[in-house]
Amino acid sequence: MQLIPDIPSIDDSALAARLQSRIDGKTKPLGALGRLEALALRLGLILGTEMPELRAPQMLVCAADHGLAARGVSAYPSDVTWQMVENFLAGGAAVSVLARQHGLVLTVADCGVAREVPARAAAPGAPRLVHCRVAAGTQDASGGPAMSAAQCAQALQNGRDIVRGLPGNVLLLGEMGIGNTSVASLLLARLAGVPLAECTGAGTGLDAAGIARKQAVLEQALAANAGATGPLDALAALGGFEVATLAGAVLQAASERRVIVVDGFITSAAVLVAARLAPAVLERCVFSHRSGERGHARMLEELRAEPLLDLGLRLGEGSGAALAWPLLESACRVLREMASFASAGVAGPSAS
Ligand SMILES: O=C(O)c1ccc[n+]([C@@H]2O[C@H](COP(=O)([O-])O)[C@@H](O)[C@H]2O)c1
Ligand SMILES: Cc1cc2nc[nH]c2cc1C
Repeated sequence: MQLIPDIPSIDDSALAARLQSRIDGKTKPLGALGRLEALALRLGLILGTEMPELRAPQMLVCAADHGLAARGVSAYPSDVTWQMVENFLAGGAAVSVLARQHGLVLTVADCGVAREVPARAAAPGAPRLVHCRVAAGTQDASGGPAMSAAQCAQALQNGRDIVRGLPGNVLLLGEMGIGNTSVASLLLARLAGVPLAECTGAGTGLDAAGIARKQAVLEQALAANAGATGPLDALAALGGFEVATLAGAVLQAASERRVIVVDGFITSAAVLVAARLAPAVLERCVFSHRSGERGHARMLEELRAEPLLDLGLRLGEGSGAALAWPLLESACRVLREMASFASAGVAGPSAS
């Protein structure tokens, strides 16, 4: 099977016109549901129907460790990655709570956590652990490629395989990996040509001096991988196993015409890579929020994305995607269940 699936454009102007007229015919002043209307249109286009219904939403949280973390680019030690994976599975993390609240089925993937997360049987309805470890963390990208081309291809394929086995028609993206804001910054800098100073932020909480040190390390990583300019080369040289697995998951979900709900800075970086490989993936994406992390606003511009929420979140894990989820459900319900002026016998606008 080819590593990158063919992803055709789904922009269908006839269906878009039918959806718009259905939205305009609902019992409300024209445009009065604001951006929920554009969301409803997008969901109808992705699912290819005037009556979109979201089924069995799946939250996929990909976790891995990063050689770069040894260079002091994060406010927390790498051990927090496996500790948080355990917390996701035990039900105590933010994403665990929000997934439970909203009925999102949580799958946690160990894509290459330094300390292997032991396999276990999940109770029915409890979060599931998937082992798709490429290695125990990447190499330090400030000294050369973070992963080999073969490892990168393996992680992409793992993401595709995970999504292929999931039910439903919606994929929500989350991640965990100490050091992975550095990966996202590097991919934005390399793939979009944005100066590192505009891509580098506090992550888990560095102060100004810490951010300056982080930026210097990231400059070294770009220099050490100067030849890695294409999306796959850049992903292998600068990326993390969780980001590559997520990029594969995005490609597979798009090829199956699932709705993809993007979280913060790191999952957006995975989407950036996927979009460079197959631009039509963006037609299937809903961007849940604008993260407080420096670089995310610029990343969203690059992706021509207008996120739903702006709550100053900078957690990752899929927390923003889970918080935005009810808006997607509401947008579909409005399309399916709201009366039209004709069906409810409500008068339309007065002639002016
Ligand atoms: O999603 C975001 O926008 C986001 C912004 C800042 C930090 N994070 C989370 O924090 C971790 C990465 O931060 P750092 O400082 O270790 O690079 C990783 O586990 C992410 O889930 C996530
Ligand atoms: C505690 C903690 C929780 C997280 N969740 C996602 N990234 C994280 C980083 C830290 C440090």
